Amino acid sequence: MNIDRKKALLDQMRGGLIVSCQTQPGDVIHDGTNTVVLMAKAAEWAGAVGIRSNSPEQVKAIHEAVNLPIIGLHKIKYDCLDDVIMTPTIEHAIALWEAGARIIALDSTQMLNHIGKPRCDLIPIIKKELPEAIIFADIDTYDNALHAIELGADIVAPTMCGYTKATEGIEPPDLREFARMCRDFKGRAEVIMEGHIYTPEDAMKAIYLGAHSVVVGSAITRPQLITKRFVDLLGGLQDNWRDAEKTWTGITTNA
Ligand SMILES: CC(=O)N[C@H](C=O)[C@@H](O)[C@H](O)[C@H](O)COP(=O)(O)O
Repeated sequence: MNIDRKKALLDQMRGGLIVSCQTQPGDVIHDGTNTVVLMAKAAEWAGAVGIRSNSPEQVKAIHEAVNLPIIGLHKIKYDCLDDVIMTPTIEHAIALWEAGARIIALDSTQMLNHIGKPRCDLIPIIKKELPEAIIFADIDTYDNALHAIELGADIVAPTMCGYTKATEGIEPPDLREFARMCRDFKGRAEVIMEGHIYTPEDAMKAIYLGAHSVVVGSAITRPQLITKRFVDLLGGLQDNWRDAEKTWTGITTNA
């Protein structure tokens, strides 16, 4: 992809919804690639402009089934680290590209990787080894977004906000910081909203603030979490109801 083709692909997705279709071993709905392919087909049917997908296996299956650009990442857990790294090495990036992802997403924070180097250091390596790929930097803070752009990222998104030490205690989405990124990075990189978007109205707010597009995952493709949100809320009400009932019937602990 030359620069014009990259720009055309990004323009084609502008203003739209990207659906993250991911399942991992251990998820109640994980079954290899069948579920994610069905979710991606549903997203395409509904008018999404792109898919975000984890692992070359799921990227390849989705690429064969739907006609939408794919943002590929590969979550890897190393024994020496507590957390999972999204696309830690150039080999992972190449495998995603070969599976059909034209946009490669990676952890672009300054946290250290499995060999003790800042994770964002992979950006220039991808740029050199996969010059055709569009680089999607998953960042946590404004400063790390800026750093990722300086290293050559085409896209930045606050995917990691709330998941790193630097953003501990922040309740994402941090729309104020997001607006600052959209304003300051205009013309240098695309800014995509990703992480903790639960309603169409929140997605719309991000677009009004200047987002190129919006990635939504859990609110669409994790039925177990959607269900849990209902159950937890009703569970709280059930407790209140039981307490109230005890008071009405006089069966309180003090009665
Ligand atoms: C932090 C991390 O590992 N994020 C992952 C990135 O691919 C996914 O698990 C998220 O679902 C995705 O970012 C979309 O976010 P949300 O599910 O909040 O809409």
